[in-house]
Parts: sequence; structure tokens; C-alpha cells
Amino acid sequence: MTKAVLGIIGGSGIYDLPGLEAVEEIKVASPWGEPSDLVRRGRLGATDIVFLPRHGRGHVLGPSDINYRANIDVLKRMGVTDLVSLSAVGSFKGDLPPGTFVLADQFIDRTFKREPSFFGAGCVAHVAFSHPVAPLLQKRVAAAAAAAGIGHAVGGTSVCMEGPAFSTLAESLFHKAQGWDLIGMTSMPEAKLAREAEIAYCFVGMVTDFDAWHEEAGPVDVALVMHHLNANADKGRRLVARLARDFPAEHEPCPVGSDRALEFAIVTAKEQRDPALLAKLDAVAGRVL
Ligand SMILES: CSC[C@H]1O[C@H](OP(=O)(O)O)[C@H](O)[C@@H]1O
Ligand SMILES: Nc1ncnc2[nH]cnc12
Repeated sequence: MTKAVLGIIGGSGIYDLPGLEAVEEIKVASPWGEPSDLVRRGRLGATDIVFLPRHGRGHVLGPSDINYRANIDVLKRMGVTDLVSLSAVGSFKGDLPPGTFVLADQFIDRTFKREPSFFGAGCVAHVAFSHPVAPLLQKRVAAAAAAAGIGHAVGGTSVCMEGPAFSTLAESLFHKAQGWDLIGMTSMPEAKLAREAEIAYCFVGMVTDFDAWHEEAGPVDVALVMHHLNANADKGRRLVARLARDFPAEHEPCPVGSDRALEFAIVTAKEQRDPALLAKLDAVAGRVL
């Protein structure tokens, strides 16, 4: 029996959660470096919430500057069992227009400048990741979106680019031609690291634009993103409030194994493991080390 703690990562436009009660701001130290900001712990009704703005307050970090490992590590240290990631995304589908919340459940990783794992030389691990999103958490988020009257779609593939520049027209047409649904800059390696930390993960892509492919809408720029971001941010906060209302007190075991991903993942022989790396893994992998 594990007490559920709901983590929320706020993306562009979501730097706080105004409804949070009994809020404490906590500087959580991480052996993985500096997280994006102080974490804010509080309650929404009966649910414990831990909030972290991905880009930091004032949006000081770009997508390649974020220390994704430190962010996931501090959320784990705060007891987060279930994590909802809010993210502004572009859409490749005419029927997923700006304002739609898309609960994508597959990712394509096209990043190349980020640390993708807590593990490596001295403690090698390979987690299963065929189903990166936790279905029960996703079901709860979808139910909350429906109850809050937020237009949403369940399922889809989101490609994560390095950025920070948006895509060229050729890249956008290429991504669209693959049949992918969304594009963003932050789902990777966030979702991979959440899996390594045995945290159930649900991605909410809040559509702000049609990237560069749409002839009438014209190519994406920050002004367009910001225009839709503010309305999306209010809906994102409403979604979290509705989700927290009925969130179970106990973490629900994940049918795809998000919460026990390390059970058989570590392959380095016990006597060969590097004590310095093991010390850094205390929160993420303490359960199995
Ligand atoms: C401000 S537009 C591009 C920026 O917005 C998205 O951020 P997030 O995923 O944190 O909402 C996108 O990934 C880029 O980082
Ligand atoms: N079109 C786009 N490409 C990448 N990241 C985004 N975030 C919001 N819109 C985006």
C-alpha cells in the first residue's frame, strides 16, 4: 500500500497552481544538480500535490537547459507516485486544433543534447518503455477533462524535438507524413526518467498551434503560442483541480508496470556497481538497491 502523491509539472505558461492550499515552498537538494525551481507542496481537497514549473518561474530555462534528471529526482524525493506533465505542443492534425488537450501515449525522441538516464557506467539499467504512459492515471485525467468540459483527445504520438527554434516547413511536413499527432520540446527525456524513477506518468499536450504545415494558419511563432497559451493555462489548472477532487488516497498499481520498472532492469553485477553512482540513485532506485 503506497500513499498517492500527485505531481504536476507545469509547462510554458503554467508557473504556479493558484488553488493549492497549505502551500510550502521547499528547496529540495538533488545529487543530480539543480532542479528548475523550488517545489511547491500543498493540498487540493484531500489530495497531496507537489508542483514544479519546468522552465522555472519567469521561464528562465529553455527546453535544452532543463535539468530533467534533477526535476524527476526531487519529485521522487517528495514522494510523488503519479505525475501529470502539462506541455504546450503543436498539432499535425486538423481535428486537433489549438485549445485541444491531447493525452498522447506514445513518444518519438528526436532530442540529442540531454541526459536521458539516471543509469550508466557503474550501474547499467534498461527499463521497459513500450507503454510510456500509465493507463489508469491517463484514464483519470481523461475523466477529469470530460467533467471539466475541456475538449480533449485520448491517445496519440508526440515527437519531441531539441529546439529551441521551431521546425522548418520541411521538418514539419516530414513529421506530419509519419502520421504523428503532436510536436513539443520537453516530453523527452522527462517521460523516460519518470519511468526509471518508477513514477506513473501522464502527458497532457495542450495544443497552441499547427506547427508549420498548415497553409491557412501560417507557421508557428512565439506570439501565436502565447496567444493560445493563456487560455490553455487556465484550462490546465482547472483540469488539475478536477483531477485532484477524486484522486485516490492510495497509489493504484500500474497495469504496465510504471511503478515497478526497476524490478528486473539493473544488469550490472552487484559487486561491480559503483558506490558513488549508487549513492546518487538513493531516491530513484533505493527500493531495489
Ligand atoms: C514557449 S513555446 C515553446 C516551448 O513551449 C513548450 O514548453 P512546455 O513543453 O514546457 O510547455 C515547448 O516544449 C517549448 O519548450
Ligand atoms: N510547434 C511547436 N513545436 C515545438 N514545440 C512547441 N510547443 C508549442 N508549439 C510547438
